[in-house]
Amino acid sequence: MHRKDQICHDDYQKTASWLLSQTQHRPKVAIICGSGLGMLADALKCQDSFPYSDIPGFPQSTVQGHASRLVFGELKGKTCVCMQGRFHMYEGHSLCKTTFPVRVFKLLGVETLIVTNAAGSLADSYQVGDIMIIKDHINFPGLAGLNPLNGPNDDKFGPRFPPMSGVYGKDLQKIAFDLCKSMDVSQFVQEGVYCMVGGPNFETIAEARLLHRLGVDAVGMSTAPEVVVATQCGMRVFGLSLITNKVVKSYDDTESVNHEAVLEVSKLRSQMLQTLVSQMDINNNAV
Ligand SMILES: O=P(O)(O)O[C@H]1O[C@H](CO)[C@@H](O)[C@H]1O
Ligand SMILES: Nc1nc2[nH]cnc2c(=O)[nH]1
Repeated sequence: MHRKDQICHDDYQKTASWLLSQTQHRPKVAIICGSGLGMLADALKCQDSFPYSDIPGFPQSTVQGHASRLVFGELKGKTCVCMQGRFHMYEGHSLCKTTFPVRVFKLLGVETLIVTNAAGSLADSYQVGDIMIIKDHINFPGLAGLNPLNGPNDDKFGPRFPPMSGVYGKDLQKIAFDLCKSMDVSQFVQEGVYCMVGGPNFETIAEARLLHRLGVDAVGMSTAPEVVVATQCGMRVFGLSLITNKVVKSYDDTESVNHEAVLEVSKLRSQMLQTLVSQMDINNNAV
């Protein structure tokens, strides 16, 4: 029996079949664009694009900086599908809804998921504008029982108890590092742990200090549920956080963050992120 907000295999399949009937593209790579990072999709050649409102079963994005379009196209010889706009738990979507596209991508034949996000830094050495290659995540809502895999398990998508160690593929991280070196941008590139919190408010100073002590390098309000669902169904995952602000950790600090500032930094750095993602040789399996 399914709960009201449960989504069954047929629902994912209906959306996937509709998309396959509308485009000739057969993507192997999916890219999820974070806040203000939608221009990553602009690099795709031979585009077919669909507003989320036209796609049967697709949720709608309600956040400024998320355009609500699914774009198919070619990137460096790879067929990709790119979400210009993701869904967040704080928008009121169930976690099954926020991650709905990931399972649809699986049914389209996608093997690799690239997630991007805007995030605040806790690590003292990070600067605004840095790019963090995600080496692991802490899924706070997940640890508290808010997990997209809750409910009856659909074995067609993967096991009931999927392991989450080694989620972010080392091979893809190495490819990204090497590419950053060759692009001469290594000085802006970090490697660290992303933490998802529920939001939508930004952190209090006490919360920021807690996250810092826990070893979190960057914090945001997305990504982990998408990565959990992708990992369960066997996709390779690569993640990038754009550091849009430093999280305030001192009571003496008078600065405070806002979404407009996050979007402003995303705009400034999205070109570098686009070059990085579009040049990545996903098919290169060298570790
Ligand atoms: O994670 P993405 O979608 O990049 O967005 C980040 O930016 C927004 C806050 O400015 C939050 O939604 C946070 O999660
Ligand atoms: N939670 C959280 N999400 C963000 N997204 C962008 N910056 C931040 C931040 O400082 N905190």
